Amino acid sequence: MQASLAATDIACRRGDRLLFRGLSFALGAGEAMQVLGANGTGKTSLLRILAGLLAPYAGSVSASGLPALLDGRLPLDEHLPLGEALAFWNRIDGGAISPEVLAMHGLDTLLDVPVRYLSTGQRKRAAIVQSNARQAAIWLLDEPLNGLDIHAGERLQSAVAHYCAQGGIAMIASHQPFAVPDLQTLDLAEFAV
Ligand SMILES: Nc1ncnc2c1ncn2[C@@H]1O[C@H](COP(=O)(O)OP(=O)(O)OP(=O)(O)O)[C@@H](O)[C@H]1O
Repeated sequence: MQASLAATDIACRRGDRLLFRGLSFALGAGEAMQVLGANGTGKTSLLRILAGLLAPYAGSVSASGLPALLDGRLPLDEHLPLGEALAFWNRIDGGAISPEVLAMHGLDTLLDVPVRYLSTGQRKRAAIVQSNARQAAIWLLDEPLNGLDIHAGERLQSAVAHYCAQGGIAMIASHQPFAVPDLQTLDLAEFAV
């Protein structure tokens, strides 16, 4: 089945505030979109709605393919060495992470380090590698460049471009420019209430 992700006329309410409404888009396999908007306009909330973690106040979301949300939280056991923490999920998901991928993201030398000792950028890179291994069809990336150095940021942008070239869908909430071919944009200011 080909991946797809669409939102139809969705509205988002947090607390007693309506953040945006009337938001629609449709992405097919291989497409990438950057979500723009000032602090507090609802970028994170939109990604959580698309991930199925938050119900839209109005409208609907339809997706085919497994979504993976990458935000500041790392879905790995803090007490395990990185290699074992990744292996735990690989056993559950039936995924695998090649030595080449670990080396590409600079994680090959950190496999013995407990997850809780990893730096911000190392944690983010581990989350990216783990999402990749899950073979999720839709990547929802919340400020993915935060905490990454220039080289890690470039590697991430290449990884997203590669992922889309293979048919994946990427939705990127970021204040920073993100270099992916044919990147579409969605400006939340246009849907603000
Ligand atoms: N659980 C909640 N209850 C009430 N209000 C919330 C809740 N979570 C977030 N908000 C509010 O919703 C608004 C949008 O938050 P959100 O994190 O989606 O914005 P954002 O565009 O991602 O912001 P930033 O650019 O700062 O990351 C903010 O005003 C925030 O305070």
